[in-house]
Amino acid sequence: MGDILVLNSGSSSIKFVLFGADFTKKLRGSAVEIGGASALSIGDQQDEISLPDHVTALDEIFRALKRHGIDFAGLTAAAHRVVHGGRNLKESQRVSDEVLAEIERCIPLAPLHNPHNLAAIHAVAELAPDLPQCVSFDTAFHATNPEVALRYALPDSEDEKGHRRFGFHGTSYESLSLCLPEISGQPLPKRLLALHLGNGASLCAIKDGKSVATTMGYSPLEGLTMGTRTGSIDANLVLAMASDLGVERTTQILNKESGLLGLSGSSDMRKLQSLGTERAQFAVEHFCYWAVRHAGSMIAAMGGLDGIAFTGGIGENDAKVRANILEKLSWLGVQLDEAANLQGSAKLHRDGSKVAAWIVEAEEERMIAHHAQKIMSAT
Ligand SMILES: Nc1ncnc2c1ncn2[C@@H]1O[C@H](COP(=O)(O)OP(=O)(O)O)[C@@H](O)[C@H]1O
Ligand SMILES: CC(=O)OP(=O)(O)O
Ligand SMILES: [Mg+2]
Repeated sequence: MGDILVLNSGSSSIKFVLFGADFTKKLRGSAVEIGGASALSIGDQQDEISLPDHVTALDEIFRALKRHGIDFAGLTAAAHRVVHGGRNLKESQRVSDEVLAEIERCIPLAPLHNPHNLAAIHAVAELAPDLPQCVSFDTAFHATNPEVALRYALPDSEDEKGHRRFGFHGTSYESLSLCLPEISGQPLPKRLLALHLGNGASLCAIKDGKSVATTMGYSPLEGLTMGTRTGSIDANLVLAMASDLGVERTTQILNKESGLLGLSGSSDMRKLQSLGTERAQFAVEHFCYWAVRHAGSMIAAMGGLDGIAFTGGIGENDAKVRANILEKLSWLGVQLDEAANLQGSAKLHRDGSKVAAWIVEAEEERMIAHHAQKIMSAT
């Protein structure tokens, strides 16, 4: 088994890692804050560079990969994160024409992700047409949710069309469940609230290592206030907006112009924290308040709480957001170690805290590489 190149296109970033056969990271890089204060990093080198959109970012990443002499034809596989595969695609698998067609069909369900996931697959195919490519879906980890959690209270005829809840960030949650025991030196907490807080943000109730509930639903729009997405919103209001503005404009507003951006003028949490204006503070408070409101729902679905884990760009790096959320959850028995939080230590709770709290780095790329290696060794 040789090297595997993993590409992870998120809504504001594209991350890549070249893994050796033993999962050592041979080269890693990312394009972050695409469309904003963007930067490109490859290995140790980081440059502020204008990346107005994902197309430009992907182009820059491929140019950098070529500069680093990556021989695409010599890889074992390229593996990609795909956010939405709908009802038919859940398991990690090899890319085929049918798989590509299905991912394309799901673009309206994940307009901020699937087009970029597809673009990465096509870009690799152009460089190395014979290279096997694999895909891992964000939805897979949530297949263990009970039917009562996956079903909207819609008639059967709608449910049968796939108008149901799927959940996302599954690769991140799967990786978090495997990594947390290594970090803590303890078994995974029985009832774990996982918070993936990035440009897209969601929560997952993980009970006995399995997802039993999550805040995102049919698409990555539902749930928390996000960088540019509203989060949960009354469907009748969506209908009112669609009849007023049309479906296309409403889709644009709900997915790309709302959330932190709509509330404050910026989708970038780091920027909002440094601005500190009243509007910026309100947007941050909205983000934390709704994360906590939804956390209540996740905790109820698990019948209690033993541990909390933060991941994603905000979850891993923003001490103020973590402190705000944990303060609002302190009634559940979590005691924050303020100094550890400010330092960004993995262990965030004080000794004796009834509920443990941790930071876990989102390792979606490593998880996707594991999936790809499994697929390739079975073929
Ligand atoms: N040091 C930091 N402090 C606060 N927020 C940060 C920091 N670093 C990154 N972020 C925020 O993380 C978010 C991006 O998260 P990320 O998980 O990389 O995004 P994506 O959802 O595109 O994968 C942005 O809002 C960014 O401002
Ligand atoms: C599903 C999703 O929202 O992904 P991301 O956070 O990478 O945008
Ligand atoms: Mg992401």
